[in-house]
Amino acid sequence: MTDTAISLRDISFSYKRIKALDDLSLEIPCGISFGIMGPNGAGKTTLIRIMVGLLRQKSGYLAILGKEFSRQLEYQLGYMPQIHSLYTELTVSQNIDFFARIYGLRDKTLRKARIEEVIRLVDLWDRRNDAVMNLSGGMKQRVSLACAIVHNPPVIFLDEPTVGLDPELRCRFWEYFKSLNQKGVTIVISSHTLDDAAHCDRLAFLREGRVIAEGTPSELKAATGNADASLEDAFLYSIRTGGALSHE
Ligand SMILES: Nc1ncnc2c1ncn2[C@@H]1O[C@H](COP(=O)(O)OP(=O)(O)OP(=O)(O)O)[C@@H](O)[C@H]1O
Repeated sequence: MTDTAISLRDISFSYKRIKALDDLSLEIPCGISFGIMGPNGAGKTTLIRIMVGLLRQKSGYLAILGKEFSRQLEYQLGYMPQIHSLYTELTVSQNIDFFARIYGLRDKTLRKARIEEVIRLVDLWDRRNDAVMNLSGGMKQRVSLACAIVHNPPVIFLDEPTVGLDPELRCRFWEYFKSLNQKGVTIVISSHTLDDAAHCDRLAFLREGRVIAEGTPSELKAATGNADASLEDAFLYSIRTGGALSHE
């Protein structure tokens, strides 16, 4: 058993001439919410797609739960992409059932019970038989989350999961993420909202494919030397100083 959920060492990735990740290294401990923060184009989605095995790094080393990437490992990962990958003509239940089968929940009774559980969790029980195309944007986000967690994965990747959610729903998502952390589940979340950052146990600030600072929200704020600093100040400070806190 390892205390490190994810190790990334010197990861680089380019899309033809665009260098999206540049010798990026990170250690993500188990059982926490880890935020990957950064402006548009910083490399957040690329990094998540590498961690879930959808892209292969050009160089560097990646291990999840102490193992290098394999098909077997995929069943232990949950992934909520930035752009929904739902079948809009299928119902809420049918979509979640589809993902449950892909993730290997073969026992029909157990699968049915788990699908019911996650539908209730995302508060869509009354809409379970509606086609996804007839749901609001926030409801689709909730279905997408349910699909990512239906197989009870120990590591979950969420790419901008709170975009477009109203404040109450955003709060509910975070309550749920925290309850998963308490059960030992590791959550890696990408975002550019500082509201999400404040909920994370640790953060990495990314810029131009590099980690420019990494630490707890308090450490990152304290690094500015200003007792009243916000996370926004901390991010701007790390940009100016080139990331004094990263890999200390
Ligand atoms: N399929 C692609 N083909 C070519 N370039 C790409 C592709 N996907 C991303 N990029 C480029 O790679 C860089 C990193 O993009 P990425 O989507 O990882 O950033 P991001 O931090 O997730 O951005 P955002 O916050 O806007 O979602 C950007 O310069 C982007 O234009």
